[in-house]
Amino acid sequence: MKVDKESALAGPVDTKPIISDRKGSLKVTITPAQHKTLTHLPKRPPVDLAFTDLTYKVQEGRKSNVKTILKSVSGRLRSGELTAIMGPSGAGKSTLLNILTGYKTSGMEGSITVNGMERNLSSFRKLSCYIMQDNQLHGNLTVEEAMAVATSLKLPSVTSRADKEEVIQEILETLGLSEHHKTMTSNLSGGQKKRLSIALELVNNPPIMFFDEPTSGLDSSSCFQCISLLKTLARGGRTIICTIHQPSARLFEMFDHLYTLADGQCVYQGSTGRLVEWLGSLNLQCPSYHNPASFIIEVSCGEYGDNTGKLVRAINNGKNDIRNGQPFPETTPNYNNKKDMEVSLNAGKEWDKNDLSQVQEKFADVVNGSNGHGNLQNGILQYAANEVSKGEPGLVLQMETEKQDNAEVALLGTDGSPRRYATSELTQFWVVLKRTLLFSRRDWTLMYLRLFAHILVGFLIGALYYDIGDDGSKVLSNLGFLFFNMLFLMYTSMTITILSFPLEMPVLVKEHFNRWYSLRSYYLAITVSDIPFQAIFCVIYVVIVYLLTSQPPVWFRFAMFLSSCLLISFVAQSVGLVVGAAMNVQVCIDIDICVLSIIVFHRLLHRL
Ligand SMILES: Nc1ncnc2c1ncn2[C@@H]1O[C@H](COP(=O)(O)OP(=O)(O)OP(=O)(O)O)[C@@H](O)[C@H]1O
Repeated sequence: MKVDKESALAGPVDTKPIISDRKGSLKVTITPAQHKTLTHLPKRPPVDLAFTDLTYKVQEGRKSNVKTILKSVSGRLRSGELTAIMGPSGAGKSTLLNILTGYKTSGMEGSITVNGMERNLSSFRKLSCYIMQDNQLHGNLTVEEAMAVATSLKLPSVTSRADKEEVIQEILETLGLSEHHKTMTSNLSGGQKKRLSIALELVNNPPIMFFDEPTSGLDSSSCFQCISLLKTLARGGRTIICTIHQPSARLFEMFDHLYTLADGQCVYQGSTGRLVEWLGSLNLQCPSYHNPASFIIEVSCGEYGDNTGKLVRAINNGKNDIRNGQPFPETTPNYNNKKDMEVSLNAGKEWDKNDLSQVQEKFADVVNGSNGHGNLQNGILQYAANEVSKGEPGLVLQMETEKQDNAEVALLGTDGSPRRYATSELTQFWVVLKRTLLFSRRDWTLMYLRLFAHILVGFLIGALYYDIGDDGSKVLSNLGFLFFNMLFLMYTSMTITILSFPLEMPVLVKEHFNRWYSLRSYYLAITVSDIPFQAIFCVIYVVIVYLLTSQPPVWFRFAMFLSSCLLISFVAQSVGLVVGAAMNVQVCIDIDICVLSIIVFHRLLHRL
């Protein structure tokens, strides 16, 4: 496995106060904790994500009724930074996150770039992970087992077992879960579940991680731990983006970058530390001892008057970025024409990686010298030409090359291969099959119920059509028996999948979206895993009804009857999956009741 010894994940620094003397002077010693490092993760490029003039529209009701949720917002999310997307409820935070992750694609206009190149969604999804609000975990696995599944699916098959185990151990230790490695995920606390969700996705070291409300449902201490962890991940060079409602002042300070939305527009983009100063410069004074996070939300909600327009203009709907150590941008940029503005923005994308201020200083002279009207494009070109003519690879070219490399890696995917998934479909099938069989082994309740239903209905139908098989005058009864038989087998097979699959869907969506496995592998695995059970239940049922209804004791006839019953139940199971995937549990239950009503109705008709 390709490992990056330098991709260190610096752990949070623990401070340990030691009180030496209760009566006399208090002596406090602060002992920094050992820095935790993740040394076994695959090497990944840093990823900067930028979006320009992003608009998202949805159609409501009639065709003409179009609602604009995001209104031409722009922004830039850098590697090595922890970014918070904030805003009042309904401002469009989740929508923006869903678009940036690639979870929503239709109805979107504008451009999204990865390291300066147009985003290739398929490759981007290999580079990123999306951790949704409700921890979508399988409750029937231990922490260790869940991690083993993740490593088997997310690391290339060539990775040795020992390497995988080291990755698991290292991540669990770093995330403080090693003590709980034998605990069932359903028994973990909310904070531990959140950490496990992160641990599962960290396995392939995605350089860009999205979190939807990572602190929801956590107490203040767990919130702090969670954000500390995200900050630590960001410090390791990753781009960490999360939506958050209203963090406490303590949590707010931990974010490097803030992107605030109000009514689908950007009202602030920049470092959290400069928010109050920036708002002050726009005559919006944050009261002393007031949480800046609450203040910007209150301002966005209109509690201090209608300032949204002013803020949006000042920040140029996300095109301006308030960076530490840099002067505030002009509130109304005065570009010569649209092209100049685009060049200026693109220049910002390329230049302000780490030390933009230095670079800006360097070429400011050239810009002014070459074109008194501030045409940045000429300035940049001239600066680059000067650097090249000096015989040195200039900073521009160096950075371009570095970006280019990253962009190439971004296009190829995580491990430099253009493949969609880290493992082959056969491996995916095998891992998901083993996991599904483990679930069945852990929870026999459903199996017992299915067995009981097949035996009970077998005896009921047997009693209803008792001894009809040999009687030539009861051909119609035989026909009824066959029809009822088919309905029952269809009903039981469909019901199981219709009712259980919607519960599984959120985990499937998360895992498939995060490129753990293909839908084909998943479908094959869960279908194959149920075949033996369905076959056994079907055989038991068929033996009961065949004997009770006195069908001809000929092996060939029995085999034909059994085969058709097996086929009916397998087909019904697939239909159940389709219905379960397409509809929610409520609709599924309604469909189930409809099928049951048809059976009862048929019986009544038959009796009449
Ligand atoms: N498919 C849709 N059809 C109609 N309106 C939608 C759709 N999706 C989102 N919206 C609307 O877009 C707005 C933004 O929704 P979004 O979920 O992004 O808000 P949010 O900022 O995440 O809110 P919250 O903090 O309450 O979760 C809301 O007014 C919502 O009703």
